[in-house]
Amino acid sequence: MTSTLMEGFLPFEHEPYFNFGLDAVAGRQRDAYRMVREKYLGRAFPMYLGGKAVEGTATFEVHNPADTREVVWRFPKATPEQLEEAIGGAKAAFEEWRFSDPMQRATIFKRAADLLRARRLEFNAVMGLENGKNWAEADGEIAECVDHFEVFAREALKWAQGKPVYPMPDEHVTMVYEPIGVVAVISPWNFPAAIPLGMALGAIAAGNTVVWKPASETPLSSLLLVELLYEAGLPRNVIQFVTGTDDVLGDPLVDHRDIRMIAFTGSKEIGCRIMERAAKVQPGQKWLKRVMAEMGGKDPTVVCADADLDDAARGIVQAAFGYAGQKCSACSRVIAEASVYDELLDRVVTLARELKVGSPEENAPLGPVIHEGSAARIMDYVEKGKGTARLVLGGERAGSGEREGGYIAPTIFADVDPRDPLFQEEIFGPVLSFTKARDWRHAIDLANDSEYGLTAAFYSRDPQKINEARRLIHAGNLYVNRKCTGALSGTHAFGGYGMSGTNAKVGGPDYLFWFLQTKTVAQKY
Ligand SMILES: NC(=O)c1ccc[n+]([C@@H]2O[C@H](COP(=O)([O-])OP(=O)(O)OC[C@H]3O[C@@H](n4cnc5c(N)ncnc54)[C@H](O)[C@@H]3O)[C@@H](O)[C@H]2O)c1
Ligand SMILES: N[C@@H](CCC=O)C(=O)O
Repeated sequence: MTSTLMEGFLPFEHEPYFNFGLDAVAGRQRDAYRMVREKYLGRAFPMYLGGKAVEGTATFEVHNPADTREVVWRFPKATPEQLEEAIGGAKAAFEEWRFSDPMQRATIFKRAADLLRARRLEFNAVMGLENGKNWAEADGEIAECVDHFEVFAREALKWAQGKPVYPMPDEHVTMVYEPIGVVAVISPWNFPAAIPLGMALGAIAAGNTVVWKPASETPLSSLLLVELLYEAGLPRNVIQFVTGTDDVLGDPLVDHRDIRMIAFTGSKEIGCRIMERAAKVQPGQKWLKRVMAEMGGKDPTVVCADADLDDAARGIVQAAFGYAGQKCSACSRVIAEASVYDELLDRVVTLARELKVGSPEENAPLGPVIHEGSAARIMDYVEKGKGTARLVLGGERAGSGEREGGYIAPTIFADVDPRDPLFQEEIFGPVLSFTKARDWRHAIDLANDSEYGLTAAFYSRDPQKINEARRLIHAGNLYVNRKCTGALSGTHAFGGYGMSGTNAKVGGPDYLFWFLQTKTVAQKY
């Protein structure tokens, strides 16, 4: 039955991006910004508890990174009692949702995909105003959300079929997958739509319920998706949406005995903390908590002497400076063979120098980092780097007219020692390091000289070298002759090795297994 229904879907196709090079499309994006400013600016938004919109007595402000003096909207600060209500609501809703028809789940996701298609430019503008993505970066993420809806619709049906086992002559044996309970979804600000959506859809597609806690820098990108799911027919209790401060929604949410699983994406520091705290069995807790923790990266691009250097330079610049380097997948280390090192460095510097710094709302190629705290942390790396490596570009704050924001010039250091923090630590900003390798094998060793293992790119035309790279590079996502950012849901299952996390592989064919438990039923004939 289910497989027939699945066959009823049209073949999956990735959502195409908007072409903002066309005046008409660019005009529509500008209109969407105007509309979002008129419709949302200055508003106080609610949380959703027990299916009801709840205003907070205390609220916090969300600032526009392009000019941090501008408060774009406000959200409630949940109280401990409201967190309790959210978890209780999700627990109660699980008793019904766990038995919901997978086809119902798939249908809701398909409807949500259509609703989102019609509002993509609006969602792009909301994201631009709260996390500083330019048009193309925001569009890439919202298109990924449409893909997630389509992919998870299919995954819900696929996993509902169970799996065949080897038969017995005198028993009927089945193996089926069942949901596990209440999943806490905790997400970062840099992908405020696609990342929490991926985790939440994984949970819901499997029949679980969700307490969704967005990053406080970017709650509206998340809230609009929750409301879209409600509009598509999701019973409102299935997602509880809570906003507020980490003292109320961090440890207390993770520690709560009624939470069955924590699906987290964010920093290594918080991911490790969650892993440790979730290991403790709380009084009255009847399971071992499951933790998905997808964390940071220090992603290398290896360039061999035989590579197409123009192609490599373009890929490096896009992956290092797209969204000001604030992606877990961003290229932050280039490791090039000595014979092409200087030439590649020249080409990368030339391209990076052309990047105009400015406002994401006006679609500048290089926007601000998320806030002043982040800018100060990044500049600390840069100042220290000036004493340990050769600065070849940038190395300073950049102006953007009258605006006040975390604008930083694209920065490149050459001759970075592998023991340098520039080479080892996640900086999460527009800062790129170049390191020279003796030969391509040495370059692979250097690429692997990291506690992280999220993405990597490898440029060569030689099939033997490519083969070795495929075998040896320690990364969850290895890209050959292309940039190391831009995984597509359904195709590039995403998640890293080592301290990049639990390798959950969102958007991949095994992802739903994270949210399920397996039941074998053997019935004697
Ligand atoms: N591997 C991936 O797929 C991936 C994707 C995007 C971002 N990231 C990583 O995320 C980081 C940037 O995001 P960030 O600054 O928002 O990360 P962060 O770890 O500071 O925060 C992430 C989330 O955790 C919450 N949080 C804070 N303290 C908590 C606690 N004690 N318990 C539970 N939750 C708590 C925050 O409020 C936020 O919602 C980078 O390291 C980046 O590499 C990883
Ligand atoms: N999935 C995104 C990265 C998300 C992390 O920040 C990419 O593939 O570039």
